[in-house]
Amino acid sequence: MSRILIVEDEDVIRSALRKLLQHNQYEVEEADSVSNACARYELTQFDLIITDLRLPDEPGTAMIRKAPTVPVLVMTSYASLRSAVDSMKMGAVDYIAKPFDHDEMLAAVADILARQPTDQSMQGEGNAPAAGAPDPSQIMFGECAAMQKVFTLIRKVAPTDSTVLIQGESGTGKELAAQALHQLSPRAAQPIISVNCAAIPETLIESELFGHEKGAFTGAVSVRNGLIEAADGGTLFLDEIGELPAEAQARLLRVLQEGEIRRVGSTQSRKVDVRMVAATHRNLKAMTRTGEFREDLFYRLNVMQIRLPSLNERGSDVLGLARRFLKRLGDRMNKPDLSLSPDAMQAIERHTWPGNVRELENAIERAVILSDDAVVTAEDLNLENEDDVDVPESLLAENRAQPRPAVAPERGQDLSLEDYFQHFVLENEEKMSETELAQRLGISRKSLWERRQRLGIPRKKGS
Ligand SMILES: Nc1ncnc2c1ncn2[C@@H]1O[C@H](COP(=O)(O)OP(=O)(O)OP(=O)(O)O)[C@@H](O)[C@H]1O
Repeated sequence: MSRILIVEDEDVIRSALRKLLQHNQYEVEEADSVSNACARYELTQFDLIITDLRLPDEPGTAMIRKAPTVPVLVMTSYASLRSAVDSMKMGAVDYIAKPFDHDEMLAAVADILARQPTDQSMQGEGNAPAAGAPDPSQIMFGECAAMQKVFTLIRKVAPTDSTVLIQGESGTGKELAAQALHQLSPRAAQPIISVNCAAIPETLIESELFGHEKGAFTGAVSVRNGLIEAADGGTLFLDEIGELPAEAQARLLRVLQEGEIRRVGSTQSRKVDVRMVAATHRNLKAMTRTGEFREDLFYRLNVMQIRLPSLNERGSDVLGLARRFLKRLGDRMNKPDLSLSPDAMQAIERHTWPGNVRELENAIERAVILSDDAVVTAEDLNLENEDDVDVPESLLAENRAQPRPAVAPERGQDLSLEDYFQHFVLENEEKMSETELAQRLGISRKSLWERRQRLGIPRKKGS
């Protein structure tokens, strides 16, 4: 069982996080400051340290120095995203912005633990690379021809500085592919900064990406570096690039053309050395025809294109992935040696997986929790009735092959979660910001955005 140390001075957050992790079969210890953590525990015995950034004595980033062999996940408020980026530069493995939803935290924890060198669970027999040499197959699984083509492209493109556009439906592994491109590149020792263009408020995106001068706008009380500068020497991953507003598109084009950025409110440019990787589930080319996306930017980004196949194009990989998730999640939840019954395998092969690999991962997690013995059955997977279960919204794709009705048929008078969500958003979107809406719904801004896309109620421009 993985051991996690939480360092957080706010009792409520610390105990909620402890319960969440314990509920998910992790062994958890806690401390309210860096000095207490060091005094009470042998830090090397932990598999992961989750720390708040602001603590009463030393900042949470001190844990990176004090436990150099243990991965440190930093929690920060959205307002201090910059310090999160700095924490990454200091060696934190990841950061998570508060308020985070449970799924987001669990996914980050699982991801970090899976990346540990001792965990070979995602490597398939015959799919492992030569020892020591980084390979895409160490980072993501794929044995089918379509994924082998993706890996070949990644191997070829990664060592170059070319801009890459990754396309694929939601949950197909675009972010993992970006990680692979970075880790296989000569920039691997430098940071990769991931920005979800859809999750940052439109009014803030330019200053977040490009930085701003003091007094550039109300609230710009001091000079701030942008995320592009933070990625200097490394890779900038722009997820959901199709959501970038027009003005930011123009600025980004300049960065790509001239290798220079200009902070908001500044007349001076500065050189940056950043490799850009962008991803989208949308058809950017079609968006250029409707004027939603700049054509010149599209061509600049589309130097190399990697298309991730949807899960139902991957043949027997679906079972290969299911087995690997079963092993990893089973180990994590203290249920080792789980296997799939024949009817579970059939159900997995028959399902259309509109939410792709993410949906499969979540379905297996649910089944591991529900299974009573060593064999996971089709009933544990419950794929036929998926719409009736409390499924995390992040699990469902925006662009399904066959859209499902928002209200499941014959569900009686009860409001489904989706109905509730839709009512709540439509009733409150005029008076609340996206951040407030997300907070009231108890989900992340990214989840709010994803659900809006899926339910066909996108955010109105300028709100
Ligand atoms: N080939 C793969 N092997 C192992 N895990 C994978 C693979 N592809 C995706 N996953 C897992 O599926 C989940 C979704 O992947 P990821 O976030 O990279 O998808 P995405 O295409 O970027 O999604 P979105 O468009 O919604 O941001 C993650 O937990 C990731 O680790």
